Amino acid sequence: MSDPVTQPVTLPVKDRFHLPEGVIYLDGNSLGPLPRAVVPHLDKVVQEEWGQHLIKGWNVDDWMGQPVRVGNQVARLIGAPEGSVVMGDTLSLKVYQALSAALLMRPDRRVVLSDNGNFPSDLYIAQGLIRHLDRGHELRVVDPEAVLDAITDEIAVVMITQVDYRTGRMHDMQAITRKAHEKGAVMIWDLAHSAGAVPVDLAGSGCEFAVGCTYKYLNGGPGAPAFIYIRSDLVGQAQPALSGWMGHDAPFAFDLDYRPAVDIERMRVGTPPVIQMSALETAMRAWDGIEMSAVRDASVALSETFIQEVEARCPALRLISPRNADERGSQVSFAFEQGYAAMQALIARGVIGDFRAPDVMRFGFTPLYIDRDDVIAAVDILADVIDNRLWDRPEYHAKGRVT
Ligand SMILES: Cc1ncc(COP(=O)(O)O)c(C=O)c1O
Ligand SMILES: Nc1c(O)cccc1C(=O)C[C@H](N)C(=O)O
Repeated sequence: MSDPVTQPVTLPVKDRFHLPEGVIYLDGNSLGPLPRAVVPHLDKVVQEEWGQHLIKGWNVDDWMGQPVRVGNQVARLIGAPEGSVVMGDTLSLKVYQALSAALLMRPDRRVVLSDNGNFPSDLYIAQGLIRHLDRGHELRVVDPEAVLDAITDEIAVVMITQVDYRTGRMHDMQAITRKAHEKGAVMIWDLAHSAGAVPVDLAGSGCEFAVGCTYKYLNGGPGAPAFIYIRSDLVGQAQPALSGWMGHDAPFAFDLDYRPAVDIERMRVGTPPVIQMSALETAMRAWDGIEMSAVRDASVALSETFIQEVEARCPALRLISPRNADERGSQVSFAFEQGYAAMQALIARGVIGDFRAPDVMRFGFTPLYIDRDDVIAAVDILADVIDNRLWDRPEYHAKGRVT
């Protein structure tokens, strides 16, 4: 485990982000802040590319190449080779694509294995797909700690989100993938809470598929497109269930029959969201010169400092994230009975984290724009909220926020 005192806790890129005055933003694990360069770039995209170039933009501005081009930017941060990642759609759709293709690769097996720390949308997608297939598949959901033992030779697909959205608990990607392969299952990783948060070695893990979103740690903005990865040697075997024209081998041949692209572009579906994708493409420049190992060191140092300070100063809060940093992603969660109201009181004082039912206060540590001073200042405010029961005001108890 890293020593929080000696590790570097600041990366020299905070200036690349716009953060509102007076805000300490500890919610980049849900929605990343605005990278400054996005504003002038979107202005150019709208005024010049759309406004002046009109439909020529597909060629002169290479809007058509964006899903693969941006996929390559993401690939660098998740240990994936060039050409193995493509962008588009929402993460829920990417889960559908990966799971449907994976099930076709194991036609004789009927069980999809996941865990109850997974984000519900992934489980809902699996339930919907299984119902739709109507071929007797079962979604088996176990405790996160039980996943390894639950991988048996009945399992067709193991589908796991690496970092638990509530607790920050992180699965061992290498060990689970190895076991899945020993038992003949296909492995899908959801990297929603990993990409840009922790070093990921997709190619080294050997997993068949991975998916993830880009509005959290990759700062692509609300509704930013998701990504899907396919192991390079398997691209030709992955049959797209969402066989839209942009995934066709020759979209502009307008054939009446679908023929998937020979490469990762077969996981494209329809017209890409150019403006949102342009925001993401520019947001990814905030990673220029940054290595994930440095991000991880800083994230661990910040998280450890936060845990030490909160435990020393707010004993009413109970750590529910793993204490061992090696088993955590880049967020820290504490349980507190009045967590909802306490989070509202914190937000009112400029410290933005979030809350997950029934009592979880979540704090994300994103060292591209959060430093040690922010962490200490956030704990000062948190201690004030708890010590002085600042949460005990009717307006902080009124439920209504969706996030
Ligand atoms: C692990 C995971 N899967 C799926 C989703 C849903 O993603 P989307 O709303 O982009 O489909 C999220 C976040 O919202 C998530 O964290
Ligand atoms: N994607 C979100 C949205 O569209 C609205 C509100 C929140 C989100 C989230 O990303 C939630 C997030 N996956 C979580 O970890 O809880």
